[in-house]
Amino acid sequence: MKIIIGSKNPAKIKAVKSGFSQQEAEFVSIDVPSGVNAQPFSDEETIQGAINRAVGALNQGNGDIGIGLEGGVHETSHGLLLCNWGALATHNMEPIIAGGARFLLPEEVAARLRLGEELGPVMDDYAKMKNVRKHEGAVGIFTNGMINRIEMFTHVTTLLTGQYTYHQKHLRR
Ligand SMILES: O=P(O)(O)OP(=O)(O)OP(=O)(O)OC[C@H]1O[C@@H](n2cnc3c(O)ncnc32)[C@H](O)[C@@H]1O
Ligand SMILES: [Mg+2]
Repeated sequence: MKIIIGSKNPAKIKAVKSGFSQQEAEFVSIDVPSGVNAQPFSDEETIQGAINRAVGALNQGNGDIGIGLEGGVHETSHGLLLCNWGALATHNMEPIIAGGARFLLPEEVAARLRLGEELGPVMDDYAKMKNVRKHEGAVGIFTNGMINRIEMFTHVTTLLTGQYTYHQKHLRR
């Protein structure tokens, strides 16, 4: 089985590899466009980014499964939520989607995103670190290291592979 990951971000690549650790698989990672804003601003847009990456990866990488993982934010009456979505695409079914961690961003960070900045550089600035998005992620910073971006996206990938195997067993037509 050849699995194409639609990103070169090492946190996402590690997450997909550990999410598929039960299967015998070959992994290829390619940078595919998300087709949405660099900073998606709703669940809907973040989901669409994940799907576009999964389908793009599957087609460009000539594989059996394409995986897209996308980080975004979602405005609520409580404040700005960080949201995370994943999609799994194959050649013979509609993409499967699954969501990951959601939590409120501090107002100081949220305000900068509303003014048009991207979370990646804002997090580096806020945490006084480099490449937060490739390592612990915002989730790692704001959970005091209890859950990092790799673990969070591993959970999303496992939700995808679990639904995929269920689909293969019960829903395949
Ligand atoms: O190379 P790609 O795959 O694009 O990886 P990315 O880190 O840019 O991740 P996304 O495009 O999925 O995320 C959209 C934006 O939100 C940022 N972002 C999302 N989740 C984050 C996190 O947990 N920590 C830091 N930045 C995050 C990210 O850097 C982008 O600016
Ligand atoms: Mg990005």
